[in-house]
Parts: sequence; structure tokens; C-alpha cells
Amino acid sequence: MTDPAFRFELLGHDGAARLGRVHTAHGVVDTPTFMPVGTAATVKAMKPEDVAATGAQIVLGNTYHLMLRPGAERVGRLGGLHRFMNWPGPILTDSGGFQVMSLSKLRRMDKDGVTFRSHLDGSEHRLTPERSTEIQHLLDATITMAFDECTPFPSEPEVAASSMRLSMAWAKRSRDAFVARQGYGQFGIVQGSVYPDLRAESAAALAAIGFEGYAIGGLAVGEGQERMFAALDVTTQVLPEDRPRYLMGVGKPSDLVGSVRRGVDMFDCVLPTRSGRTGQAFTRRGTVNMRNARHQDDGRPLDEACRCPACRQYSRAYLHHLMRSEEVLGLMLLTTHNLTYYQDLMAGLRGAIAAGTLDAFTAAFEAEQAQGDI
Ligand SMILES: O=c1[nH]cnc2c(CCNCC3CCCCC3)c3[nH]c(NCc4cccs4)nc3cc12
Ligand SMILES: [Zn+2]
Repeated sequence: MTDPAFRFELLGHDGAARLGRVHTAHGVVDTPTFMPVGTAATVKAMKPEDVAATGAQIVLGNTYHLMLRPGAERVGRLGGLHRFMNWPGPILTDSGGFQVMSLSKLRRMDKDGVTFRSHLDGSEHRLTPERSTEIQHLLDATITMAFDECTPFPSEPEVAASSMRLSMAWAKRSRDAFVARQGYGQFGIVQGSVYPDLRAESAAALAAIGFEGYAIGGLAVGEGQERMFAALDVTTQVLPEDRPRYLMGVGKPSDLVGSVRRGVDMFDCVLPTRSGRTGQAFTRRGTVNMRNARHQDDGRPLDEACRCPACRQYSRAYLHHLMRSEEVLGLMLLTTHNLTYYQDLMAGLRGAIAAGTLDAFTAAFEAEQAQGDI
């Protein structure tokens, strides 16, 4: 029986890393967790049952794309995103703000929101904290994200401070517009760039408003892993211990391991799906480019330790052939493999935290990755 209330259950620690469970109206999410990105109401090249088979329990829905096509009201009339995309589990939708700034044309930001033209047909649209929250409600998102501005990197402290304070005002307006329902939650997003005092001010501002979870934004925007980890170290310490922490847009496997060790519980990234479609495979021994001719006579599996269909039923030679031939099956198999690799990495991290062996797990992970593909 699904627990009716949205809650985060802390099950254990290993250092700053946490083992937990997020209970939602649409099911439970074991944390640390990786959330595959479902852009146009689909995880590209994957059927929902295939996404579930990788071990994913929660997926991302994309407000920017869905508000433009097919439209939030239409998805709402059709019963919401769970029904529309046939994903019964939890769905987290982003606010749309980040993608407006990275995808739309002719956008104009003001203190109240952002006006932009669709990259699809040039039609004009406007997003405010209220409209973003309403759209996510129409989509029936299990977890709704506050409307924020991702502060660019690098930014001078004064610029980062005013950008963060705008996002905090938008967080309050997002919270006031949120329709609270049993088993549904809303996350605030911490900003403050790479400045510890601004990060602390932002975390405190969001905790004072009160959210079911807290995202860490403004990172993975070019600052590099070292500065990202430094920002994480100061931010997780000032966030409420009993609520999930979601690091947005992260990341490559070593980012996930280092961020889990610093107290992050949830992740999303386009890397495993987007790079999988270009032929980049993530394996225990680092990344492998399946378009490389060195694979054309190789009858071995991509990763002999992997349980996924691509590794159990096909050879590297065949995957290479599919990618070179631009065959749809190639996209499907590499996406399935990469998502399975990411899910198994998260499962390994959860097991290590549960057993108190996260340091050993980390050392083994780093040693294997350094080995390189053979
Ligand atoms: O402060 C932020 N506020 C809001 N969103 C952010 C995102 C988008 C997270 N994925 C959304 C998904 C919603 C569904 C569709 C796909 C995205 C970030 N992504 C990254 N880095 C990865 C990056 C990706 C591209 C450029 S940087 N840093 C981010 C910082 C913020
Ligand atoms: Zn595999």
C-alpha cells in the first residue's frame, strides 16, 4: 500500500552519504537515485517497460517541451502525464526556466518571469513562477520544481547575489502557487554560484519557506568537478537533513559517486541517453565509443558484467554495425545499456552505504574506471 503522505525516510549513513526512500503518491524511490530524462513525454528510444527494466523508479518530465507541444491543458484533459506516457511511477517535472534560457529564441527576462518565442514555431509564450507551477499541476507531476534562474558560471559575487535573490523571490511565489496534495511534493532550488555565503543564504531562505525537498542548482554549468564538489560541501551542510537533496543536471559516473559521498540523494542528466544515441557507452572500465572501427570484428559483449539486453544478446561488432548504419536498434540498445549501467552504479552505491563500505566501493570504482577499455 503506497504511503499516502509525501515523506523522506532516512535509512542509514556512511559518512555524509545517505541511504533513503522517498515515499510518493505514485510509489517509492530508493535513494541515492538517478532519474532518466523523458523530454517529450518519452525517454528517447525507450518504451516505459524498458525504462523500468533498467531499474529506474522515477523519470523526468519536461515542462518547456510539453507546454509548447502538445500543451499543458491538453495533457491535463487527457488525464495527466502518467496516463499520457504510460509511466505509473513518480514523475518529477522541471520548471521550464532552464530550458527556456538554453533552447528558446528571442527571450526577455524580467523580475516577474520570462517571455520567449517557441523554438518550434516562433509563437510567443510567457513563464512566471505561477504559470510554471500551474503547468506542472496540469501535468500532474509527482514532484514539482520551483521556477528559478540558473546563475551562469562564472558570475561576479554581486551578480550571483542578485540572481540568487530573484530566484528566492520566485521560490516563494512558486510555493504560494503550489496546490498541496497527499503524496505530491515541491522542491526549492538553491542558487548562489560558487560562493559559500550566498549558498548558505539561499539554503536558509528556502528552508524558511519550507519545501518537501531541496534541489541544488547553478552547478554543472562549466565550473568543473572540483568547484562543484566544493559548492556541494558547503550546501549540503546547511540543507535540512530530513529532506531529499537533488543535484540538477549531474552527471558523469565520477560526478555521481563524488556527489553521493557529499550527501546528494537524487540526480538527473541527459548524458546516458543523449550520448548513448551518439554511440558513447558507459562501462565499468570507462566510456567506449561504439562507432570506433576497432570494434568491427569484436564478438565480445560491450560489458561482460552487465545484465542488460545489449550486453547479454549482442556483440560489440553488431553494436558497431548498428551505429555505423544509423539503425534505430542501435539507439535503443545503447540507451538501454547506459541507463542500466547508471542504475546499477546507483544500486551499488546504495548497497555500499547500507553495508558501510562506501570507501571501498569508491576505491574499486576509481580503479576500474582508470583501467580503461580492453
Ligand atoms: O540551476 C538550475 N535550475 C534548474 N535546472 C537546472 C538544470 C536542468 C536540470 N535538468 C532538467 C532536464 C529537464 C528535462 C529535459 C532535460 C533537462 C541544470 N543542468 C545542469 N547541467 C547539465 C546541463 C545540461 C545542458 C547544459 S548544462 N545544471 C543545471 C542547473 C539548473
Ligand atoms: Zn549492458
